[in-house]
Amino acid sequence: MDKLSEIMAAKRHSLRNQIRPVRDQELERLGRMQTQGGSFLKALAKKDRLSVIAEIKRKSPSAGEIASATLDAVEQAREYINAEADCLSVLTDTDYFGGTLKDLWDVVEFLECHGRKTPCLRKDFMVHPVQVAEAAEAGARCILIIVRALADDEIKALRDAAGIAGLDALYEIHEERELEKALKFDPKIIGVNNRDLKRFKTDLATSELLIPQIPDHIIKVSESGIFDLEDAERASACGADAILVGEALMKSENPEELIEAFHNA
Ligand SMILES: O=P(O)(O)OC[C@@H](O)[C@@H](O)c1c[nH]c2ccccc12
Repeated sequence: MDKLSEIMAAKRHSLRNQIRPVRDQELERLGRMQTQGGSFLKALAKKDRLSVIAEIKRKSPSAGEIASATLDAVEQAREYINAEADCLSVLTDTDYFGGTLKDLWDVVEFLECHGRKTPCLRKDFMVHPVQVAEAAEAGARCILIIVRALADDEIKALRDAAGIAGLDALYEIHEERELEKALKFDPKIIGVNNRDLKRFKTDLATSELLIPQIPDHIIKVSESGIFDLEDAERASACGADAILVGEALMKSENPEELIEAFHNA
C-alpha cells in the first residue's frame, strides 16, 4: 500500500464516528457566513506575476519534522501576509502533518482582525462533505480534492458541497490519467503535485509534463518541491499561474524575501 492509500484509510477510519448527513441548508448557511476572506480563485488568477500559496506545515511523512510541533500557526501566517502571499494553505491533518482544525480557525481569525482578505485553503485529506462543512465554518475559502485517492461519487459529493458553501476546490493530480478524471468535474483550479507519493521524490518534470495539457481556462498550480527561484522559474515557464510552497518557506530564515523572489519568477 502506498503512503497516500495508508493516509486515506487512516482518515476514513478516524472520521467514521463523525460521518452524518450534511444538508444543503447547512452548507448554504455556512456559505452566507463567509464575509471576510476573498475568493481563492480570484486571488490566484492575477496575470501580472506568479501567485504564491504559502503553506503552514509542521511535519510530513516525506520530510519528517519541518518545524517545531509547538510552532504558532498565526506567527507563520503573519510572515506570509507581510510578504504578500496571495493565498495561505493550512494543513489541518494532525497525525501525519501535525496540523489542527484550530490552526485554520486561528489563522482566519488573525486575518480578519487585521482586515486582510487573503483566502485560505483547508489542506487535508477530504473524503466526506462533513469536512467541507468544517472547512467553511472555520472560514476556509477552498478545499483540496486529491483526485487519485477518491472515487467519482466522492469527488462529486465534495465538489457539490463546496459549491453550495461558496468554496473553491483545488483538484490535485499527479499523472496524466488523473487529469482526464479531474476534467470530468469541470474544475476551475488544478494543482499538479510534483511529489510522487509512492517514492516520495519530487520532480518538477511532472509539472512540465502535465501543466501544458491543462485547458487554458483552468488556473494551474505547481505544488511541492519548489525551493528556490530556479524551481519557481521552471514552474512559471511551463505555464503555472501559481505555486504552492511549504517546506522551503517553513524552513527559510526570511520567508518574506523568498516569496518576493517567487512572485517575480
Ligand atoms: O513542502 P512542499 O514540498 O513545498 O509541498 C507543499 C505541498 O505541495 C504539499 O504539502 C502537499 C501537496 N499535496 C498535499 C496533500 C496533502 C498534504 C500535503 C500536500
